Parts: sequence; C-alpha cells; structure tokens
Amino acid sequence: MSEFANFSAQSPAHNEFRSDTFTTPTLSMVQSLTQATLGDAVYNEDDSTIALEKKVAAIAGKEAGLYCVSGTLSNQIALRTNLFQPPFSVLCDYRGHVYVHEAGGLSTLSQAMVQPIKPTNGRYLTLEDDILPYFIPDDGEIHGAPTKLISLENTLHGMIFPLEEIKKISKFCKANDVRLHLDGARLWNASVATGISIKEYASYFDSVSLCLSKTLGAPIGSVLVGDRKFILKANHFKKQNGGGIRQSGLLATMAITAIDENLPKLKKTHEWASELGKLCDDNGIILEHPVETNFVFIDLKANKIDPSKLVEISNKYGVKAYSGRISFHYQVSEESFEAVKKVVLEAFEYAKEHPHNSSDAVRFYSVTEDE
Ligand SMILES: Cc1ncc(COP(=O)(O)O)c(C=O)c1O
Ligand SMILES: C[C@@H](O)[C@H](N)C(=O)O
Repeated sequence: MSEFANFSAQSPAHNEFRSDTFTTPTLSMVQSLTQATLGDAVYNEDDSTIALEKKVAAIAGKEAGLYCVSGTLSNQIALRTNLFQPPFSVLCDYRGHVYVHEAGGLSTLSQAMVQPIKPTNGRYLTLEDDILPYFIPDDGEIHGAPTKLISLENTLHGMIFPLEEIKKISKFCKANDVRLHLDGARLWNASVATGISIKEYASYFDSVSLCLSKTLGAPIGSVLVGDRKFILKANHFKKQNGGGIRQSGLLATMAITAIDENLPKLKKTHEWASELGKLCDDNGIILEHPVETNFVFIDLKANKIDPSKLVEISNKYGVKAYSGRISFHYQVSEESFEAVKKVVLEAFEYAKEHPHNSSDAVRFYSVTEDE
C-alpha cells in the first residue's frame, strides 16, 4: 500500500534499496508545477516539454530529444527506429535491460532476432572477443538474420562501459552499416564516476535513452536523443505505442528540476555503494563484480544466501532489500545505510550456518501479489 505524499518530510524511499526507481518527487519538484506550461504535447505545443527535450538533447550533444513515459518505451522505439527491413538481428549483453526486462519488445515491436552475448570478460562486451564472433554480415547469404543494430548499456548492473571499447565498437558499426544504440538509463552515473561527459559518451551512438526517473528522481520518464530525422520517426512509433502524452509539461517541469538539483548528488550514492562493497570484501562476502557506481551486486548463490531470508532480515531492520542487488540513490538516509550494512552481514552469517543451494534464476525484483 503506497503512502500518501508528504513532500516536506523524508522521502518514503529513505529505506529503499530494491532500486533507484523508487526515488520520489521532492518538494521543489512539486513547487515547480506552478511554472509548468499546459500545452498539448502531442501537437508539440507544450513549452515545458520542449524545454526538457532541448535541455537533454543539448546535454547529450544531439540535434533533438523526445520525452517518453518510460525507459522501456524510449529504448524500444529507439531500437525500432534504428531498424529498417527484416530479417535483421540485434546484438546485446545477455543481461541487457532491452533483452531481459522489456517484455520481449524487440521481438514484437521490431520483429528482431536478438543475439544475447555473455561477455568473455564477465563485465562488458568487447568487439574482438564478443561482437565479431556473433556478427552476421548483410552479404546476401540467406540463412542468417544480418546484424543491423548493436545495443549497449552504460552503466549495466552499475558497471561502467569503458570508453575505449565504445569507440572500437562505434567505428566498427559505422564501417559495416550497423546502427548503435545506448541504453543510458544510468549514463548520468557513469559520467559522474568517470568525469567523461554525457556528450562524449553519446557522440559514439546513433541514439541514446536517458532515464529521468531513476538516479535523478523524477516521477516518470526518459528522454531519447538522436538526430532530428531519427527523433521525428521515433515520435511516430511513440504515438503508435500509446506514448503520446498531452499536458506533459507538469511532468517535464519536475524532470527539469530533478536534473538541476539531483545530478550533483550522485557522487554520494557511489560513495555509499563503495563503502558497502568494501565491507563485503573485508568480510569475505562475494560480489558478482566490483562496485563502480550506485549498485552493489552480492552474489547470493556464491554466498549461499537464501533470498527469502534476506527479505526477512531486511524487514527486521526496517529496510527494503529483496535481492542481491543493493541499490543506492540520493534519498537513502544515513540510518538506513547503517541498517542495510547489518542486513548484509547478518544474512551472510546466517548462510554460513544455513547454506541455501538453489538453481532458481535470481531476479532482482520481487513480483508482489495484489494486496
Ligand atoms: C538499465 C535500464 N534501462 C531501462 C529501464 C526501463 O526504465 P522504465 O522502468 O522507466 O521502463 C530500466 C529500469 O529501471 C533500467 O534499469
Ligand atoms: C527491474 C528493472 O526494470 C528496473 N529497471 C530496475 O532497475 O529496477
């Protein structure tokens, strides 16, 4: 049952470690509503929406932006717009959100064959080791579905995709008539962590989806950026899929406030995550990979931790951590941070005495029953 809004008090997400998607609007975001314009955005007549789209496009160094109600919509219409004539296939990381968490959209909306790839290095795709072995050239051979799009994610599970590898993949794509999309839901975090600008990262991609509703705390949405012609066609697919929003100025104004106010707060979330990661290292708790931004991925299977026990212990300490992914965001309270450290240590200690062995896939979100 969600709580009633009290924008002047502590965020309901103060103890939330399931995801940074639980971040809630702030009082200043709500106050910004008094400045919102109320045009019909489907007719491209809402100035606040246009201002948001121009703002994010400028940050990314792209010609145009498109406000979407979700990162899933933003990604899926971007992928569709980058693809022209089937048969074609899309290469992505086997953990990629566009593949794992977007309800098979690539198959239905884009009619694409997806080639998920497990990175040889366990962290990020490389051109030599991972992409070339799976690349299907569009050379007239009629058995395969030619690779016409590569979709990368940065950050992916909180890991930063190295710029030098992005450059190699981008150069290959340009030389082989392959489009390149970036799911940049948390590109903000990568930029803050590396000091590399969003503009630099985005310059190697045909399209980038930038989420506003996660690490930045806006109530909903993402902005897709690309060249003007691309965005015009993406808007067509946005409308086709029911994404045409009317008085979106109310949401856009909150998103503009979120960018301005919360981007500087991301560094602290990385510090928290790094501190928890070090605590795990110091106590022999195995992580799926090193901490680089705002996520700590505890390897529940390697530590033989029972997810349901983790939930039970989380509830005991008054925090919400339902999987091995411990997500940090700017609304976490110091008290909750101290509590989640105890949760992790206690769950680990319990597993030593009560090892949990399971072949079940570990999902990092719970499917809650209706109340
Ligand atoms: C990496 C990534 N991309 C895209 C999305 C989709 O965003 P949304 O939940 O707004 O559809 C998410 C969700 O949080 C995500 O983690
Ligand atoms: C689960 C996934 O869709 C969501 N993007 C998250 O990171 O929580």
